[in-house]
Amino acid sequence: MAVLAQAEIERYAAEGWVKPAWRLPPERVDEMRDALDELIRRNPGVRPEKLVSAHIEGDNGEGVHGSAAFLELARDPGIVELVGGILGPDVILWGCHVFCKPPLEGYETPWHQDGHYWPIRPLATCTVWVALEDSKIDNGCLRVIPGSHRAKLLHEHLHEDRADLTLQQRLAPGTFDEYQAADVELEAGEMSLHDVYMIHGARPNTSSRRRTGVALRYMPSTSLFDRSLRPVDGKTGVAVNFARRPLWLVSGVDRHGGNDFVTGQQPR
Ligand SMILES: O=C(O)CCC(=O)C(=O)O
Ligand SMILES: [Fe+2]
Repeated sequence: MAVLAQAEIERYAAEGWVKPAWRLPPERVDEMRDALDELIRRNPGVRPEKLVSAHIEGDNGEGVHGSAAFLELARDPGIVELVGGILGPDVILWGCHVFCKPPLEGYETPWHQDGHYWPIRPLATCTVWVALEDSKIDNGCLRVIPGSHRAKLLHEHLHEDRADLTLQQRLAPGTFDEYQAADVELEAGEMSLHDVYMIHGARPNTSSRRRTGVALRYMPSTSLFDRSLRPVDGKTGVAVNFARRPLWLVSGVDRHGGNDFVTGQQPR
């Protein structure tokens, strides 16, 4: 069973992240790694750290040719069950970003808070970061500042005009203490969950091993995905189109009532 233990739920509440005991079976990891290789083949012009909306099959309108295999992963009953432990029964899948860092030259992810980028009000999201390969200190695993979500405040981010970053916004100096950072080391198939306000980043991958995480983004359906908002439009270094982004209700009902599940969906 994938249900989060009470201690895992409490850890997430206290620290803003948790690594659940549950993990993907090895055969699912193999399938997803094949899907990743195919995704990279489909997108020769896109940096593999910037495979945004990889779950939308075909030309996704955000510069990437995605694959339904990632949508299937996002709807995996085990993963949805884990998320339910954090968000409750009513859950909307609204995003998926593949952060694949090639060996030797994988981009750094600057320290940031996700909420800075997203048109969700009230702002809420639980990200499930699924490791498709071992993600360790040497190949640039995710790093987190435990407890940094608690104040529910977004700090100032500064734009950085550098090509070798996964995102071009970095938390302003002095907004947190990097010495507090914890390394989220994962084996292939393991995952971590993190809160929308929690400060995190990752070092460049200078190792000889690739490092890939699939970030699946879920919000409670009590919030609205507001297509009219454009936070940090055009300045992140990743092309996004929130106005056309499809939403999927993966569990329960739309409690807000105003979420639009039609826009962006492909005809069936
Ligand atoms: O994998 C990374 O380097 C960054 C991931 C991240 O920022 C996220 O999942 O929100
Ligand atoms: Fe992030």
